[in-house]
Amino acid sequence: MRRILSNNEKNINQSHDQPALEVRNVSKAFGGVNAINEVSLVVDSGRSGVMIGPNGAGKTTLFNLITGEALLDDGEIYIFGENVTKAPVQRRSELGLARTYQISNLFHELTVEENLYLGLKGKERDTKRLFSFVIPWFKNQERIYKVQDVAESVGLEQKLDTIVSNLSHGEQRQLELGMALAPDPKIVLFDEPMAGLSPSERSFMKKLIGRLASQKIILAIEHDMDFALSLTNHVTVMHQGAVLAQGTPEDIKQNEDVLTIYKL
Ligand SMILES: Nc1ncnc2c1ncn2[C@@H]1O[C@H](COP(=O)(O)OP(=O)(O)OP(=O)(O)O)[C@@H](O)[C@H]1O
Repeated sequence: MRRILSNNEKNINQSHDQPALEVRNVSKAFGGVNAINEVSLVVDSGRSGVMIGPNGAGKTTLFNLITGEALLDDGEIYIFGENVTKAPVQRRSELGLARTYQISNLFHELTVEENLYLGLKGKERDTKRLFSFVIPWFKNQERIYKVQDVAESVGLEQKLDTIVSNLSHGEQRQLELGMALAPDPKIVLFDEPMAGLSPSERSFMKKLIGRLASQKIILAIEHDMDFALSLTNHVTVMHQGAVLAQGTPEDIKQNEDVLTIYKL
């Protein structure tokens, strides 16, 4: 396999002095609901984190604020030291941020290969749809290799010509991962990557994400507690829009507040 991740590994090492991601006292309300209330979070360069918490804790909203898909009411967000609080989605992805979604973000009528070209382009969804018409002109040898590498890295190298709607649910989730990885991001936010997968698909996805965690800076929202706590040493627990606890998996397993909300 060609080494698509080498630039990224280099970048991670180069940026050790700055946190990869910093969320400072961020708040966001929807009408009367305080979805996020003065949340602070640091993801250092060269390491990954995982975020757990019950339904409605504010995890996806926090992801939307980090990517710029939703605007915060208060606080600041930094990516590799750059203040991106008011920056558009595109600037944040130029700095190396990518994400996956709970709800499928794929183009179901296009092939795996075409979707990956759109991922490579790294634009917002509406722009991508327009861009799909010019894929034949966008292709060059370097991009063809790149798409093949990404497909291989998510286990879809045999499915490049398959129309997405003919993929299994697990393969679609793998492709979503590939879409996020295509622009060679430095930080990847995973929103419940295991949701809806069968046991065998889960085990494949766990291996994929486990491998990625050693190559990229990952922040994952995950409900599978065992997997979440095995992924990284840095765990954040959210509850009712706030950070309830932060620490190692051992700290979290023994934290009384966490045990209470999970009724363990
Ligand atoms: N666009 C929106 N409009 C109104 N309320 C919203 C919106 N998005 C989120 N909320 C509310 O904000 C709170 C946090 O929701 P969020 O989806 O971020 O939680 P979550 O921790 O990701 O939950 P889950 O694990 O179920 O995905 C919830 O009370 C939710 O109803």
